[in-house]
Amino acid sequence: MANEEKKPCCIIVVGMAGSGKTTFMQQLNAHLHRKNTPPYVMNLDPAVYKLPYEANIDIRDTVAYKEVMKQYNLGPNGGIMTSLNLFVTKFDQVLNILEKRAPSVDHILIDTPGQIEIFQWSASGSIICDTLASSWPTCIAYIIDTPRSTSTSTWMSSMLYACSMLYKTKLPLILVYNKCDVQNADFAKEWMVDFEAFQQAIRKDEEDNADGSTSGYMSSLVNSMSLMLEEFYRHLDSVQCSAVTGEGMDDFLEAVNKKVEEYEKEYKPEIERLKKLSEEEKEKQKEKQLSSLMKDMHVADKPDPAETLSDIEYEDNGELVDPDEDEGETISEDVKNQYRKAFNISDSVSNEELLKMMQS
Ligand SMILES: Nc1nc2c(ncn2[C@@H]2O[C@H](COP(=O)(O)OP(=O)(O)OP(=O)(O)O)[C@@H](O)[C@H]2O)c(=O)[nH]1
Repeated sequence: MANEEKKPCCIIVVGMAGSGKTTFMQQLNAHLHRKNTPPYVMNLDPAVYKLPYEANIDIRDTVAYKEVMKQYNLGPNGGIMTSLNLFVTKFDQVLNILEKRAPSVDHILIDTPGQIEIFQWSASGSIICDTLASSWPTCIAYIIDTPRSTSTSTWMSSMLYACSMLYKTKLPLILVYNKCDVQNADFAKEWMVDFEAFQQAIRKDEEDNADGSTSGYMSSLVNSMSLMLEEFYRHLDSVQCSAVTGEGMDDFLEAVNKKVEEYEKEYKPEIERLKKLSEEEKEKQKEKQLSSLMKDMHVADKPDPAETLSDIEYEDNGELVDPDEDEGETISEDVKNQYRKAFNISDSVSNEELLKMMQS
């Protein structure tokens, strides 16, 4: 549709410490500037000392990480986690800013803390991912340090982490084999599609590590895990690039476009379904709470509490009138006389006492 508002894609950059996230952000930012499509950039790493790119939104402007460590008596990781949690309390303001800027950009880039598990396992990480994904197409760029992943066991650990990231965020994921200026990632791409090639690499690792660091048990475990991960690989896009030389940036952007389509086709309907479910759940919860409140007020069988309340009236002197008391007063003299006759009650019994007897 011609009038439809432009939707940028949010790219959340995650990866192990030192994998090259920040350098990748810098290179991607520069690459998009060169293409005259400058992105909107957000830094969520409170502990980074110096950023090699200019961030439009920087967590360090909102939270003083060292002060948080001091005041809450925390170590470095606890400090990062608490800083993120504090920042998330202001995320509605961030969202307001993003909403204003979104129509004028194609990409929103988000750099995350070096310690991947902090972002992955903290409540704030989930809130950030879910909030962004419910507003714009969002994908995860999982940065891999390729030269450090040439051994089968290190590579397998990295894949398991990527798989858990996909499982936790439920967002489209791109594997980015970084540092390919130092080490080409063809070996890893082959391992992902050719189980035989991977088994051969395991055997080679075993021979090379004759000191026992790759035991028979380990290789059989790695074998089984790789079978389990086959399904995971099938849904992934992987690219190789160098955050230093800029090689592979266009391939990455192509993979992002594919993920946007995937998001629209598969993830968005699921996100909307979950949203609807949670709204229905909230509505049910509300009704449940209201009905238990009504029960507490003993009005469970009177659906409209307003009717019950309107029964209460005030006399001219401002005193409350009990409707039940009123009912007693409506018994006619005729009925009272018949009752006296039927039960042989003398006239000396007052009307008040008679009423009590009738009610009992
Ligand atoms: N040769 C080469 N070096 C790279 C590449 N990308 C990053 N590096 C280097 O890897 C080191 C770590 O890079 P960073 O960008 O700081 O990595 P990071 O993942 O942001 O690090 P933390 O946030 O501290 O976890 C730096 O010395 C970079 O220069 C690359 O593509 N090629």
